[in-house]
Amino acid sequence: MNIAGNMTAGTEEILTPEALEFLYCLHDQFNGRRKALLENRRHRQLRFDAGEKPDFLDDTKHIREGDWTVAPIPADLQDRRVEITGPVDRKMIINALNSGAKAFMADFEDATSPTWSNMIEGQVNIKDAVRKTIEFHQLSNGKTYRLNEETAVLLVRTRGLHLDENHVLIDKEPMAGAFFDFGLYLFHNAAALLARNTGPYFYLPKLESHLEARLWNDVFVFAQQKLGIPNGTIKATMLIETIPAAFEMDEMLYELRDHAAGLNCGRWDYIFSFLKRLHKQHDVILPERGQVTMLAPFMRAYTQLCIQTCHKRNAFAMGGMAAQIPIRHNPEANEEAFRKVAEDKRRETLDGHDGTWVAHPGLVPVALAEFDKHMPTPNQLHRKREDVHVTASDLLEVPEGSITEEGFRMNIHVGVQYIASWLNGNGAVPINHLMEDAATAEISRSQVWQWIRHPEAKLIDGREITIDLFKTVFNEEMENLKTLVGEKEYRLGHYKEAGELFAELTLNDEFEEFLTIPGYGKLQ
Ligand SMILES: CC(=O)SCCNC(=O)CCNC(=O)[C@H](O)C(C)(C)COP(=O)(O)OP(=O)(O)OC[C@H]1O[C@@H](n2cnc3c(N)ncnc32)[C@H](O)[C@@H]1OP(=O)(O)O
Ligand SMILES: O=CC(=O)O
Ligand SMILES: [Mg+2]
Repeated sequence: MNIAGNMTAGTEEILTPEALEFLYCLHDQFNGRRKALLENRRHRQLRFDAGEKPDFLDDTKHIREGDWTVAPIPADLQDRRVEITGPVDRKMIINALNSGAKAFMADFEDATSPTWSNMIEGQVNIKDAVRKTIEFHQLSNGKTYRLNEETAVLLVRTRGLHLDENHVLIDKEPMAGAFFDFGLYLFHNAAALLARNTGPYFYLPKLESHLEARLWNDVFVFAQQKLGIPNGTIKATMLIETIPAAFEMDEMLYELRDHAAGLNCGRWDYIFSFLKRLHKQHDVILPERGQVTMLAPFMRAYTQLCIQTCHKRNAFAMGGMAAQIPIRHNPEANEEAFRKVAEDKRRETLDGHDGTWVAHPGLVPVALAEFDKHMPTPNQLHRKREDVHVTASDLLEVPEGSITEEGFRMNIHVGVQYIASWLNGNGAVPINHLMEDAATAEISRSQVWQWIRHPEAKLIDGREITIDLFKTVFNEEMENLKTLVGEKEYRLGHYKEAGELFAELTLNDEFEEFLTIPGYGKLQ
């Protein structure tokens, strides 16, 4: 085992010989299966490229129709009405745990750029958070941050199965980022969590099939056995944020039934996955990003099916993230942003979701108000939503809408800006008063890729969206960014590299699976 990352602060505390041995075992047992499952994704993509549409599986019909439920879910996860999410930054962890939300998802994924120091410091930070010793002193305002007496329940989201951790090589092969994040959090904290009457709770991102859920279940069983903790102690909430997963929700819960705490509607990656998996299909052109809302029929179909599926199995159906964040110094715009968040949360609670996500502490009261008003019980498992009837074609219904030049420009502008921030080690940023993270940036770059290739995609004024138009607008937007941030920040802030990556992703005829894969090569 070779640690190629430098000995950043906290490395010795986290990468102890015992922890490394545990990581080694996880890799040894499961990396081959992980790689085979990633290969399955590639094969399935070839079928989608040939025109196949996702559909419910024939050979798992008995599971969808069977009468089973997930194992009981622990007391401290029964009421998850508002969960705050955020990167594994020290101050933000403290602020999130103190925010008044019921739970906090510490995110090694969409909201975090996977630099080695972010990954190691993140582990140190959550370890201190579990033990309630976490503190942060901010020099700029002289403020010391500490945890309140009462804090949110901690959940950890690992990286997706597709990302390697290049700083840990085992037999010259990088280990999976997902197993690195999972293994270290579990190894260092399982006992401390159980001693505090909580448990090792995870969010699992970007899963595409029940076989991937089965892999995680086997990882959990193995890890619990190795650490001597009872089977079923780990609880995981799987994100339904890929289009193939929407067709396997029952099966995924079934595979993980001893460890499942629910499903979450990860709307941003879901839209990205819809674009990605069906990128060759000419009848699947989405309107510009701002028009693909939760009210689009295909998004309604997916969230309602998720609620129905979860409640049938006694698992929680979590809502997703509204992109609006507080807008300081502009009360009117702030009020409008809060109104949109409240509306989103009201729809979720009325539909039957058991809780939701917010991106900012300022939004906790907004979401709480809606859930408190419309959900007097800790959750809505009793609402079985037997009235919901969702078919495969409902899940695949392409929404109506248009593409404006502004929307086209915005995708380029926001995409490049986000990638620059990510290359600087910051995975969640406010742009134009909206939260941007890896999932939203993926939508931006995918839309541009698709529009310049499909003659069916036209600007609302009738112009074709050609490669030449992209090149012109791209150059203009790079100049606009230079003006916006200034020459120095443009140079030091990785804007040029971000632009190069965006253009590379767009102009490459092969649709890149994730922007973070080539991006990771540039992070070192
Ligand atoms: C698609 C998905 O996967 S969604 C889930 C993943 N995405 C996320 O988790 C995004 C989380 N949100 C964030 O990272 C941030 O809120 C951003 C980047 C969107 C906005 O950040 P900023 O503009 O810096 O926020 P702002 O300046 O208003 O912050 C005010 C205070 O709130 C804190 N804060 C903001 N967001 C969070 C958060 N999510 N968790 C904890 N604290 C937060 C800041 O640390 C700051 O604290 P301070 O006053 O003590 O200094
Ligand atoms: O992870 C959440 C999403 O919306 O993507
Ligand atoms: Mg996501």
